[in-house]
Amino acid sequence: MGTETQTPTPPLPLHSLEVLRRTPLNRAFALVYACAISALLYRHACTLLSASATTFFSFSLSFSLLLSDAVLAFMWVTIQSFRICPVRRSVFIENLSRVVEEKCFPALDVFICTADPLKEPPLSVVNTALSVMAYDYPTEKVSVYVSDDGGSQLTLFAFMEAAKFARQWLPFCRKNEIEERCPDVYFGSTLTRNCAQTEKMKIMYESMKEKIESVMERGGGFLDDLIISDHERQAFNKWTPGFTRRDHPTIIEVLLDSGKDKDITGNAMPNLVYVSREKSSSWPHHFKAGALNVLLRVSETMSNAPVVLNLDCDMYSNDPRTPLRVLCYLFDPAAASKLAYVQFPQRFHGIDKHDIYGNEHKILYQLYPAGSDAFAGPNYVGSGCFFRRRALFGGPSSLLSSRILKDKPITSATVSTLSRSHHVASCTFEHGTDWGYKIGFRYGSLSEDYHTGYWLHNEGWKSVFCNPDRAAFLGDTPLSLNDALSQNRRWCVGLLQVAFSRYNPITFGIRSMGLLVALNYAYNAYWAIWSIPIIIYAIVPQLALINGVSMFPAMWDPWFYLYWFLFLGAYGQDAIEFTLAGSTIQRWWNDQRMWLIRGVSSYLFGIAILNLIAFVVGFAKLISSDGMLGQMLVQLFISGFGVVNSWPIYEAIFRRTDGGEMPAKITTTSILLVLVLLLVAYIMF
Ligand SMILES: O=c1ccn([C@@H]2O[C@H](COP(=O)(O)OP(=O)(O)O[C@H]3O[C@H](CO)[C@@H](O)[C@H](O)[C@H]3O)[C@@H](O)[C@H]2O)c(=O)[nH]1
Ligand SMILES: [Mn+2]
Repeated sequence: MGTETQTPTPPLPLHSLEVLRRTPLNRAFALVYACAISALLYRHACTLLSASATTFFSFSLSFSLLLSDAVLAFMWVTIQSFRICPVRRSVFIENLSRVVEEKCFPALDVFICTADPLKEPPLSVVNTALSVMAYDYPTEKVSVYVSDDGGSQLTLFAFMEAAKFARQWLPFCRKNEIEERCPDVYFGSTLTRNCAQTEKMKIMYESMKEKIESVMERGGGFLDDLIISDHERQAFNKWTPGFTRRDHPTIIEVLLDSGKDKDITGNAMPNLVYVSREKSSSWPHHFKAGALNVLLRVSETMSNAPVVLNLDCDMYSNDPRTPLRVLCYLFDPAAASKLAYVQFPQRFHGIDKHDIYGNEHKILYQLYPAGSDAFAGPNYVGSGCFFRRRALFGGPSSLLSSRILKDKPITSATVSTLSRSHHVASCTFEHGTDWGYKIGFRYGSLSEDYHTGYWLHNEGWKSVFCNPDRAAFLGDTPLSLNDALSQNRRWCVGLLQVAFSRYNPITFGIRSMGLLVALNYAYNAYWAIWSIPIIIYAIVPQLALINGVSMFPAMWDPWFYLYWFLFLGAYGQDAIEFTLAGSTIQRWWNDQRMWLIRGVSSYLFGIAILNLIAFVVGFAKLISSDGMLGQMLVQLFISGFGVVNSWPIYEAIFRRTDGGEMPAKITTTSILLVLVLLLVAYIMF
C-alpha cells in the first residue's frame, strides 16, 4: 500500500497479541501423551511380529489396529501444532484516528459470489451487499462487485432494486447509528425502534422484497411491467434466446457509480457493479476461484482498491466497524510488510441450541486458527477475508508491475473502461497466463480457499486471525444431515487433491514453510484419513465381539489402562478446549459425534446399524457367559460408544417423519450390506 511508507511509528498500539495461559500445560500434556502413543504403537508392532499373528486372519486383525492407531497418532501430531502456542489478539480501533486520517484510508473492493438464484435467493444476496455498502467507512472508497455465476436476470433485477433502496438505507443507518446493517435482520429483530421513520423504511424494504419475490415466482420471464427505464431494459436485452447459465456473453452493469450517484441526503454512494462473466461449455470456468479471478481483473479496470474483501453470498456483515479492525493491522508498519490477509472466522446464525449436526465447526473455524496465529497465521476459509490485492500477485519480495498499486476512482465507467472489463471477463482471457497457478485465487482443488491460503503461505506471506466477540459476519450453514455431509465430502475431495499433489504439506510444505506451519496445513489436508481408524474401529471390534474373539487387553492387564488414558486424555482435552472457547458440553458432544459420523458416512450409513447389532448380541453373550465381561470390556465399550453416537442416524431411520428422514433405499441397502459383512466375519472368525 502506498501509504505505508508515510505512516509514522504508532504512538499507541493498534493491536496486541497474548499467549494463552494454558500453553505450558498443553506442552507438558503433549509430552506425556506422546510417550503413551509410542508405547501403544510399540505394543502393536510386537503383537504383529509375535507368534500370535501367525495366521493371515490374526495378522490382518493386528495390522488393522496398528494402521488405525498410526493414523490417529499422525493426526494427533498435526493437532499439536495448534496447541503448542495458542494466542488471542485484540485491536484498538480507538487509537486508529491518532495514527491515520480518514482521508488516507485505503479503498476497499468487496467481492460477493453467487452461483444459483434458486439455491441462493437473490433477496439474501442483496442483503449481504447492503450490509457491506453500509459499512462505517468513507462511502466513496467502497466498491461492491457481485459475481453472478448463475447468469440470472433475477439476480440482476434484485440488484437494480437494491441500488435504489440503498440510497435510503445507507443514510438511515448512519443517522440512527444502527448496528444491524443487514436490512432483513434489522427489520426481523425485536429491537427495532418504533418510530415513523423506521416504519417508513420498513415499508420500503417490504416493497422491494415483494417485487423481488414476485419476479422469482414468475421465473424472471416477464419483467416488462416492472422495468421503468430504457437503460434497465437494455441490460435485460442481453438475455437472448440462446442464453444459458453455461453459455452466455459477459454482462457487466455499473448499478451505482460513486462519482455520480448520491443518496437522498446528497452524500456519495459506494460503487455497485454486477458482473456475470462469459461462460462457454468449451472452456473451464474453475468454479468460485475462476469467478473471483474475474472480479480481481474487472475491479482492477475500475476501482483497483488495494484491499479486497471476499464474501460468500450468504454471509452478511454483522458489524459496521469491521474494516477499521483490519486497518489496525494494515497501518502497523511492522506487521504489514508481509501481511497477505486478515481472516475473520465463519460464524453462523440459525444453528439450534445444541448444534446437533456440529455445523458450527468451532474447532475448524475458531479454535485451530487461533492456534496457528502465533506462526504464519490462519488458513483462508473462503469468506470473511480481507486481502491485500498485492498478495495475490506474487510473493512479498517479488517485483510487480506498477498497475497493481494504484487505486483510482471508478470515473463513470467510460466506454473504454467497460470494453476493457468485458475483455478481462471473457472465458478465453486466462488461456496461457499465470492466472490460477501463480497469481490470483488458485485452481486445481475443489477447496480453492484452502489451496490459495496454502500457496500464499508457501510464498512467504503471513496472515492474521481476527475473532471479535461480536461476530464480524454471520452466514448460513447446512441445516440437514444430508447437506452437512455432502458439504463435508466436497471439502474432503478438495483437500485430498492437495494432499496427494506434488506440493503436499509434508514433502513440500515442511521445506518451504517450516515444520509447524506445514503441520497446520497437514491437519486439514489429511482430514479424510480420519475415516480409516473410525471405520476400522467401527467394524472390526464389533464383528469380533459378535463372534466372541477378544482383541484388546483384558481388564486386569496393565495395557488396559493405557487404552483408557489415551481415550480419556484425547477426549478430555478436546472437551476442555471447546468449553473454554465459550461453548457448551452438549455442543462439544454433538461436534465429536459428527466427527465420527463424517468419518464413516462418506462410505456407508450401514455401519451405524452394525454397531447396534454388535452391542445387543455382544451384551447378551457376555451376560450369559461369566468371566468374559472383563476380557471384552474395551470392545463392548467401543460398540456401545458407537451406538450412542449413531443416535441421530437411528433417529433419521426410525423416528423422523418431518422430511429429514433417511431414504428407505439407503436403509435397505445398508442392512443388506451389514448382513453380508456379518456372514463374511462369521466364516472368518
Ligand atoms: O461455480 C461456483 C460455485 C460456487 N460459487 C460461490 O461460492 C460460494 C461458496 O460455495 P458453496 O456452495 O456455498 O460452498 P460451501 O461449502 O458452503 O462453502 C465453503 O467451502 C468453500 C470451498 O469448498 C469455500 O469457498 C466457502 O467460502 C466456504 O464457505 C457461494 O457464494 C457460491 O455462490 C461460485 O461463485 N461459483
Ligand atoms: Mn455456503
